[in-house]
Amino acid sequence: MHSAIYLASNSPRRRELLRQIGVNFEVLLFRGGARADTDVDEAVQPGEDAETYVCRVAQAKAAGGIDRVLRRGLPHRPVLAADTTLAVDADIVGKPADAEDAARILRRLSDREHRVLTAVVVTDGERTEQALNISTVRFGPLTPDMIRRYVASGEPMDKAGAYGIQGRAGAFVQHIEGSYTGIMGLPLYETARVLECFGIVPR
Ligand SMILES: Cc1cn([C@H]2C[C@H](O)[C@@H](COP(=O)(O)OP(=O)(O)OP(=O)(O)O)O2)c(=O)[nH]c1=O
Repeated sequence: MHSAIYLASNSPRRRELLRQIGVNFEVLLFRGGARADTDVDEAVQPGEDAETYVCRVAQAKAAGGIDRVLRRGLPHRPVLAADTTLAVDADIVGKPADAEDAARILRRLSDREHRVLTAVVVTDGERTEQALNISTVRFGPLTPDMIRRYVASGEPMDKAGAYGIQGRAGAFVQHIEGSYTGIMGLPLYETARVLECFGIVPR
């Protein structure tokens, strides 16, 4: 059974989520990872808002992926990529740089709402389709001790906003409005709709 698409992502969560809806995929591997991070400028541009930013980065990941498929003469299939970021007030919050940064981000998320944005993009090189999921998450109050223990667990380090709702930080989340899978990094409703545009229906 051949794969329906390539998944241009290093994220184990995205693989798990895509598997959950029965889409047959192959991870696009190169240079030891699924994507060369140098391909995509993940720096926020001056004046760029969170919506524009997350869509631009997801589009660049997908474009880098299809480019590789074409240049390497791999079997031609659509490429799916995604990007997740947080919006806190007017600020865009990505992955923490280090443990101290993770603690600072978590202090900022304590006892309030923030938005989690995930853009999903599918391209076959000629046609590109995308969807954007925006969810609102409310954290309860986080004590310094809770933050210290969570940072020490190592969980925040590779995650936008320094937390994973699917892990220990599930205990911080008082309320969500939107998509749980979107907050985890791949909104499955939107993903299925975008894939349908390419005639890809989960089995
Ligand atoms: C908010 C949140 C983020 N995350 C993760 C999802 C993403 O993997 C990560 C955001 O980083 P991204 O830059 O979106 O993705 P990535 O670098 O991990 O993977 P890719 O190769 O596809 O670019 O944060 C969670 O797992 N749970 C959460 O609750």
